Amino acid sequence: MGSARIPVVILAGHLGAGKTTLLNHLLGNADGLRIGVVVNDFGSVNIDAMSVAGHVDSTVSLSNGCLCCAVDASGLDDLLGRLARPSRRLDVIVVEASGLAEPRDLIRLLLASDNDAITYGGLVEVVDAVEFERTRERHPEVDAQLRVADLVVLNKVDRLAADDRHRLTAVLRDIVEEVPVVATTRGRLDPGLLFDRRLPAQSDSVPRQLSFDELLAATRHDHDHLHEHYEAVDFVTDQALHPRRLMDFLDARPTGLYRIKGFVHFGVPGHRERYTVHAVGSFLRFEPTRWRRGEGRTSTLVLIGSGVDPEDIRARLRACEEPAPHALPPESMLCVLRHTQH
Ligand SMILES: Nc1nc2c(ncn2[C@@H]2O[C@H](COP(=O)(O)OP(=O)(O)OP(=O)(O)O)[C@@H](O)[C@H]2O)c(=O)[nH]1
Repeated sequence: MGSARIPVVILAGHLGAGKTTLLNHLLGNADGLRIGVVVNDFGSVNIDAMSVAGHVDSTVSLSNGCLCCAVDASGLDDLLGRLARPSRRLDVIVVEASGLAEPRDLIRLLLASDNDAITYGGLVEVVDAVEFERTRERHPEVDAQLRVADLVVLNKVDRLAADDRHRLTAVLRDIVEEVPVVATTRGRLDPGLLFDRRLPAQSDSVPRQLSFDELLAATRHDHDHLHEHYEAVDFVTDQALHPRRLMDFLDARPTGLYRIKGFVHFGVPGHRERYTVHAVGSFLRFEPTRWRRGEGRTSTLVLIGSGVDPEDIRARLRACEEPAPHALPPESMLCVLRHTQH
Protein backbone atom coordinates (compact mmCIF):
# COMPACT_ATOMS: atom_id res chain seq x y z
CA MET A 1 0.00 0.00 0.00
CA GLY A 2 3.14 2.16 0.04
CA SER A 3 2.13 4.02 -3.11
CA ALA A 4 -1.15 5.17 -1.51
CA ARG A 5 0.63 6.89 1.33
CA ILE A 6 0.76 10.67 1.31
CA PRO A 7 4.33 11.97 1.21
CA VAL A 8 5.18 14.47 3.93
CA VAL A 9 7.83 16.95 2.81
CA ILE A 10 9.67 18.96 5.46
CA LEU A 11 10.48 22.54 4.58
CA ALA A 12 13.27 23.80 6.81
CA GLY A 13 15.78 26.63 6.82
CA HIS A 14 17.12 29.27 9.16
CA LEU A 15 15.01 32.16 10.45
CA GLY A 16 13.73 34.34 7.63
CA ALA A 17 15.28 32.30 4.81
CA GLY A 18 12.04 32.33 2.84
CA LYS A 19 10.14 29.17 3.83
CA THR A 20 6.70 30.78 4.03
CA THR A 21 7.36 32.62 0.77
CA LEU A 22 8.27 29.35 -0.93
CA LEU A 23 5.26 27.61 0.56
CA ASN A 24 2.94 30.32 -0.74
CA HIS A 25 4.52 29.97 -4.16
CA LEU A 26 3.88 26.23 -4.10
CA LEU A 27 0.28 26.71 -3.01
CA GLY A 28 -0.25 29.24 -5.76
CA ASN A 29 1.28 27.00 -8.42
CA ALA A 30 0.04 23.62 -7.33
CA ASP A 31 -1.50 22.96 -10.73
CA GLY A 32 -4.26 20.74 -9.40
CA LEU A 33 -2.10 19.04 -6.80
CA ARG A 34 -3.80 19.07 -3.41
CA ILE A 35 -1.32 20.26 -0.82
CA GLY A 36 -1.89 20.12 2.93
CA VAL A 37 0.20 22.31 5.17
CA VAL A 38 1.43 22.14 8.74
CA VAL A 39 3.06 25.31 9.96
CA ASN A 40 5.11 25.40 13.10
CA ASP A 41 6.27 28.68 14.46
CA PHE A 42 8.60 29.67 17.20
CA GLY A 43 6.62 31.85 19.55
CA SER A 44 3.05 31.65 20.76
CA VAL A 45 1.63 33.81 17.98
CA ASN A 46 1.74 31.95 14.72
CA ILE A 47 2.52 34.59 12.10
CA ASP A 48 3.34 31.92 9.53
CA ALA A 49 -0.11 30.34 9.78
CA MET A 50 -1.61 33.78 9.20
CA SER A 51 0.67 34.29 6.22
CA VAL A 52 -0.06 31.12 4.31
CA ALA A 53 -2.35 31.97 1.44
CA GLY A 54 -5.77 30.32 1.10
CA HIS A 55 -6.25 26.58 1.61
CA VAL A 56 -7.35 27.41 5.11
CA ASP A 57 -9.18 24.19 5.71
CA SER A 58 -6.04 22.23 4.93
CA THR A 59 -3.79 24.17 7.23
CA VAL A 60 -3.11 23.20 10.78
CA SER A 61 -0.72 25.10 12.92
CA LEU A 62 1.37 24.40 15.91
CA SER A 63 2.93 27.25 17.76
CA ASN A 64 4.77 28.04 20.92
CA GLY A 65 7.65 25.71 20.54
CA CYS A 66 9.48 23.67 18.13
CA LEU A 67 8.11 20.64 16.40
CA CYS A 68 11.38 18.81 16.77
CA CYS A 69 11.15 19.00 20.53
CA ALA A 70 7.78 17.32 20.79
CA VAL A 71 8.35 14.58 23.33
CA ASP A 72 7.01 11.96 20.98
CA ALA A 73 5.47 11.85 17.58
CA SER A 74 1.88 11.88 18.79
CA GLY A 75 1.43 15.66 18.52
CA LEU A 76 2.63 15.68 14.97
CA ASP A 77 0.83 12.41 14.27
CA ASP A 78 -2.46 13.94 15.36
CA LEU A 79 -1.97 16.91 13.07
CA LEU A 80 -0.97 14.75 10.14
CA GLY A 81 -3.81 12.35 10.88
CA ARG A 82 -6.25 15.22 10.52
CA LEU A 83 -4.74 16.22 7.21
CA ALA A 84 -4.38 12.70 5.86
CA ARG A 85 -8.10 11.91 6.17
CA PRO A 86 -9.23 10.41 2.85
CA SER A 87 -11.99 13.04 2.55
CA ARG A 88 -9.31 15.69 2.05
CA ARG A 89 -7.83 13.78 -0.89
CA LEU A 90 -4.42 15.37 -0.39
CA ASP A 91 -1.55 14.48 -2.71
CA VAL A 92 1.19 15.79 -0.48
CA ILE A 93 1.65 17.41 2.92
CA VAL A 94 4.27 20.08 3.55
CA VAL A 95 5.47 20.70 7.10
CA GLU A 96 6.96 24.16 7.38
CA ALA A 97 9.33 23.86 10.30
CA SER A 98 10.13 26.78 12.55
CA GLY A 99 13.29 28.61 11.53
CA LEU A 100 15.06 27.00 14.46
CA ALA A 101 13.97 23.40 14.05
CA GLU A 102 16.49 20.61 13.90
CA PRO A 103 15.57 18.75 10.70
CA ARG A 104 16.98 15.39 11.82
CA ASP A 105 14.57 15.38 14.75
CA LEU A 106 11.67 16.15 12.44
CA ILE A 107 12.65 13.28 10.17
CA ARG A 108 12.87 11.02 13.19
CA LEU A 109 9.37 12.09 14.26
CA LEU A 110 8.00 11.23 10.86
CA LEU A 111 9.77 7.92 10.63
CA ALA A 112 8.50 7.02 14.10
CA SER A 113 4.93 7.71 13.06
CA ASP A 114 2.63 4.71 13.08
CA ASN A 115 0.18 6.47 10.79
CA ASP A 116 0.14 4.31 7.69
CA ALA A 117 -1.59 6.99 5.60
CA ILE A 118 1.65 8.99 5.38
CA THR A 119 5.27 8.50 4.48
CA TYR A 120 8.36 10.68 4.81
CA GLY A 121 8.71 12.59 1.56
CA GLY A 122 12.05 14.38 1.87
CA LEU A 123 13.67 17.45 3.33
CA VAL A 124 13.94 20.79 1.57
CA GLU A 125 16.37 23.26 3.17
CA VAL A 126 15.90 26.91 2.26
CA VAL A 127 19.08 28.98 2.53
CA ASP A 128 19.12 32.78 2.75
CA ALA A 129 21.70 33.77 0.13
CA VAL A 130 22.40 37.08 1.85
CA GLU A 131 22.69 35.84 5.42
CA PHE A 132 24.11 32.35 4.86
CA GLU A 133 27.77 33.04 5.51
CA ARG A 134 27.11 35.07 8.65
CA THR A 135 24.68 32.42 9.91
CA ARG A 136 27.27 29.74 9.26
CA GLU A 137 29.87 31.62 11.28
CA ARG A 138 27.54 31.80 14.24
CA HIS A 139 26.14 28.30 13.81
CA PRO A 140 28.68 25.96 12.19
CA GLU A 141 26.17 23.12 12.74
CA VAL A 142 24.16 24.34 9.73
CA ASP A 143 26.56 22.40 7.48
CA ALA A 144 25.45 19.11 9.01
CA GLN A 145 21.80 20.16 8.71
CA LEU A 146 22.21 20.93 5.04
CA ARG A 147 23.79 17.57 4.32
CA VAL A 148 20.62 15.83 5.46
CA ALA A 149 18.56 17.64 2.82
CA ASP A 150 17.20 16.15 -0.37
CA LEU A 151 17.10 19.54 -2.00
CA VAL A 152 18.79 22.81 -1.06
CA VAL A 153 17.09 26.00 -2.22
CA LEU A 154 19.42 28.98 -2.38
CA ASN A 155 16.85 31.75 -2.03
CA LYS A 156 17.04 35.57 -2.36
CA VAL A 157 19.59 35.40 -5.18
CA ASP A 158 18.04 38.63 -6.48
CA ARG A 159 19.92 40.34 -3.66
CA LEU A 160 23.31 39.04 -4.77
CA ALA A 161 25.61 40.12 -7.59
CA ALA A 162 26.25 37.37 -10.16
CA ASP A 163 29.79 36.75 -8.85
CA ASP A 164 28.62 36.30 -5.28
CA ARG A 165 25.88 34.02 -6.43
CA HIS A 166 28.34 31.72 -8.23
CA ARG A 167 30.75 31.79 -5.32
CA LEU A 168 28.03 30.96 -2.82
CA THR A 169 26.65 28.16 -4.97
CA ALA A 170 30.16 26.67 -5.06
CA VAL A 171 30.45 26.98 -1.25
CA LEU A 172 27.12 25.21 -0.85
CA ARG A 173 28.01 22.46 -3.30
CA ASP A 174 31.19 21.81 -1.33
CA ILE A 175 29.15 21.42 1.82
CA VAL A 176 26.33 19.28 0.51
CA GLU A 177 28.20 17.44 -2.26
CA GLU A 178 25.67 15.51 -4.34
CA VAL A 179 22.51 17.09 -2.88
CA PRO A 180 20.95 19.27 -5.60
CA VAL A 181 21.18 23.04 -5.10
CA VAL A 182 18.60 25.24 -6.84
CA ALA A 183 18.82 29.05 -6.85
CA THR A 184 15.55 30.96 -6.49
CA THR A 185 14.09 34.39 -6.02
CA ARG A 186 11.04 34.58 -3.75
CA GLY A 187 10.97 30.80 -3.50
CA ARG A 188 9.84 30.41 -7.08
CA LEU A 189 10.61 26.76 -7.26
CA ASP A 190 9.11 24.38 -9.77
CA PRO A 191 6.70 22.32 -7.62
CA GLY A 192 7.64 19.29 -9.71
CA LEU A 193 11.05 19.35 -8.02
CA LEU A 194 9.42 18.73 -4.69
CA PHE A 195 6.62 16.42 -5.44
CA ASP A 196 8.00 14.20 -8.13
CA ARG A 197 7.04 10.74 -6.94
CA ARG A 198 10.27 9.37 -8.31
CA LEU A 199 12.38 11.37 -5.86
CA PRO A 200 14.56 8.90 -3.99
CA ALA A 201 13.44 10.36 -0.69
CA GLN A 202 9.88 9.23 -1.39
CA SER A 203 10.65 5.64 -0.60
CA ASP A 204 9.39 4.25 2.68
CA SER A 205 12.89 3.58 3.89
CA VAL A 206 15.26 5.79 5.85
CA PRO A 207 16.26 8.72 3.66
CA ARG A 208 19.53 8.20 1.89
CA GLN A 209 21.58 10.86 3.65
CA LEU A 210 20.79 9.55 7.11
CA SER A 211 22.29 6.43 8.51
CA PHE A 212 20.48 4.59 11.27
CA ASP A 213 23.30 5.54 13.62
CA GLU A 214 22.74 9.21 12.91
CA LEU A 215 19.04 8.80 13.56
CA LEU A 216 19.66 7.01 16.82
CA ALA A 217 22.05 9.78 17.80
CA ALA A 218 19.29 12.23 17.07
CA THR A 219 16.80 10.31 19.21
CA ARG A 220 19.10 10.58 22.20
CA HIS A 221 18.37 14.24 22.10
CA ASP A 222 21.57 15.21 23.79
CA HIS A 223 22.79 17.56 21.11
CA ASP A 224 22.70 21.30 21.21
CA HIS A 225 19.60 22.72 19.59
CA LEU A 226 19.78 25.97 17.69
CA HIS A 227 16.59 27.20 19.31
CA GLU A 228 18.00 26.78 22.79
CA HIS A 229 20.06 29.87 22.05
CA TYR A 230 17.11 31.88 20.83
CA GLU A 231 14.12 33.37 22.46
CA ALA A 232 10.84 34.39 20.87
CA VAL A 233 9.07 37.46 22.20
CA ASP A 234 5.44 38.06 21.28
CA PHE A 235 3.84 41.44 21.30
CA VAL A 236 0.15 41.96 20.59
CA THR A 237 -1.70 45.21 21.06
CA ASP A 238 -5.02 46.58 19.90
CA GLN A 239 -3.51 50.06 19.84
CA ALA A 240 -2.02 51.54 16.68
CA LEU A 241 1.75 51.91 16.59
CA HIS A 242 3.32 55.28 15.96
CA PRO A 243 5.35 55.02 12.71
CA ARG A 244 8.28 57.20 13.86
CA ARG A 245 8.53 55.57 17.27
CA LEU A 246 8.36 52.09 15.76
CA MET A 247 11.05 52.99 13.22
CA ASP A 248 13.25 54.33 16.02
CA PHE A 249 12.82 50.99 17.78
CA LEU A 250 13.61 49.06 14.58
CA ASP A 251 16.61 51.23 13.71
CA ALA A 252 18.08 50.73 17.17
CA ARG A 253 17.11 47.09 17.55
CA PRO A 254 19.41 45.06 19.79
CA THR A 255 22.10 43.25 17.79
CA GLY A 256 20.92 39.84 18.97
CA LEU A 257 17.44 40.46 17.58
CA TYR A 258 17.78 38.61 14.29
CA ARG A 259 14.21 38.13 13.13
CA ILE A 260 11.03 40.21 13.40
CA LYS A 261 7.79 39.41 11.66
CA GLY A 262 4.18 40.33 12.03
CA PHE A 263 1.48 42.81 11.17
CA VAL A 264 1.28 46.45 12.16
CA HIS A 265 -1.70 48.77 12.41
CA PHE A 266 -0.55 52.37 11.97
CA GLY A 267 -4.02 53.83 11.43
CA VAL A 268 -2.56 57.04 10.01
CA PRO A 269 -4.92 58.74 7.49
CA GLY A 270 -4.19 57.34 4.03
CA HIS A 271 -2.28 54.39 5.50
CA ARG A 272 -4.88 52.32 7.25
CA GLU A 273 -3.83 49.05 5.65
CA ARG A 274 -2.39 46.14 7.58
CA TYR A 275 1.39 46.49 7.19
CA THR A 276 3.23 43.20 7.10
CA VAL A 277 6.70 43.66 8.54
CA HIS A 278 9.75 41.43 8.07
CA ALA A 279 13.24 41.97 9.41
CA VAL A 280 15.98 39.41 8.83
CA GLY A 281 19.38 40.50 10.09
CA SER A 282 19.78 44.08 8.91
CA PHE A 283 17.10 43.72 6.22
CA LEU A 284 13.78 45.46 6.90
CA ARG A 285 10.69 45.49 4.72
CA PHE A 286 7.07 46.60 5.12
CA GLU A 287 4.26 45.64 2.80
CA PRO A 288 0.73 47.04 2.92
CA THR A 289 -1.87 44.28 2.77
CA ARG A 290 -5.62 44.22 3.26
CA TRP A 291 -7.19 43.47 6.60
CA ARG A 292 -9.19 40.29 6.48
CA ARG A 293 -12.91 40.60 6.88
CA GLY A 294 -13.79 40.99 10.56
CA GLU A 295 -10.15 41.11 11.59
CA GLY A 296 -9.47 43.37 14.57
CA ARG A 297 -7.13 46.31 14.03
CA THR A 298 -4.33 44.89 16.13
CA SER A 299 -0.57 44.92 15.82
CA THR A 300 1.02 41.51 16.23
CA LEU A 301 4.77 40.99 16.28
CA VAL A 302 7.05 38.06 16.92
CA LEU A 303 10.66 38.99 17.65
CA ILE A 304 13.29 36.26 17.75
CA GLY A 305 16.84 36.69 18.92
CA SER A 306 19.56 35.49 21.21
CA GLY A 307 20.60 37.29 24.37
CA VAL A 308 17.60 39.61 24.16
CA ASP A 309 15.62 40.91 27.12
CA PRO A 310 11.91 40.17 26.48
CA GLU A 311 10.64 42.62 29.07
CA ASP A 312 12.79 45.42 27.69
CA ILE A 313 11.58 44.69 24.14
CA ARG A 314 7.93 44.66 25.23
CA ALA A 315 8.37 47.88 27.17
CA ARG A 316 9.98 49.55 24.17
CA LEU A 317 7.16 48.39 21.93
CA ARG A 318 4.52 49.53 24.38
CA ALA A 319 6.15 52.95 24.17
CA CYS A 320 5.36 52.88 20.42
CA GLU A 321 1.62 52.59 21.02
CA GLU A 322 -0.34 55.55 19.71
CA PRO A 323 -3.88 56.19 21.02
CA ALA A 324 -4.77 58.83 18.40
CA PRO A 325 -3.27 57.75 15.07
CA HIS A 326 -6.02 59.51 13.09
CA ALA A 327 -4.57 62.82 14.28
CA LEU A 328 -1.14 62.10 12.80
CA PRO A 329 -0.24 63.72 9.45
CA PRO A 330 0.22 61.32 6.48
CA GLU A 331 3.89 62.45 6.30
CA SER A 332 4.53 60.68 9.58
CA MET A 333 4.50 57.48 7.50
CA LEU A 334 7.47 58.52 5.33
CA CYS A 335 9.99 56.72 7.51
CA VAL A 336 8.00 53.50 7.04
CA LEU A 337 7.37 54.05 3.34
CA ARG A 338 11.13 54.19 2.74
CA HIS A 339 11.14 50.48 3.59
CA THR A 340 7.87 49.63 1.91
CA GLN A 341 7.28 47.38 -1.04
CA HIS A 342 4.01 47.93 -2.90
N1 LIG B 1 14.61 40.06 -1.86
C1 LIG B 1 14.04 38.89 -1.53
N2 LIG B 1 13.31 38.80 -0.41
C2 LIG B 1 12.75 37.60 -0.11
C3 LIG B 1 12.93 36.46 -0.93
N3 LIG B 1 12.27 35.42 -0.37
C4 LIG B 1 11.71 35.89 0.75
N4 LIG B 1 11.99 37.19 0.92
C5 LIG B 1 11.59 38.06 2.03
O1 LIG B 1 12.29 37.60 3.20
C6 LIG B 1 11.48 37.80 4.36
C7 LIG B 1 11.32 36.48 5.12
O2 LIG B 1 10.59 35.58 4.29
P1 LIG B 1 9.70 34.39 4.93
O3 LIG B 1 9.17 33.59 3.79
O4 LIG B 1 8.74 34.92 5.93
O5 LIG B 1 10.84 33.58 5.72
P2 LIG B 1 10.66 32.30 6.67
O6 LIG B 1 11.81 31.40 6.41
O7 LIG B 1 9.29 31.71 6.53
O8 LIG B 1 10.80 33.00 8.10
P3 LIG B 1 10.68 32.30 9.57
O9 LIG B 1 9.38 31.51 9.56
O10 LIG B 1 10.67 33.45 10.52
O11 LIG B 1 11.89 31.45 9.77
C8 LIG B 1 10.17 38.38 3.83
O12 LIG B 1 10.26 39.78 3.89
C9 LIG B 1 10.13 37.94 2.39
O13 LIG B 1 9.33 38.78 1.57
C10 LIG B 1 13.73 36.61 -2.13
O14 LIG B 1 13.98 35.68 -2.89
N5 LIG B 1 14.25 37.84 -2.36
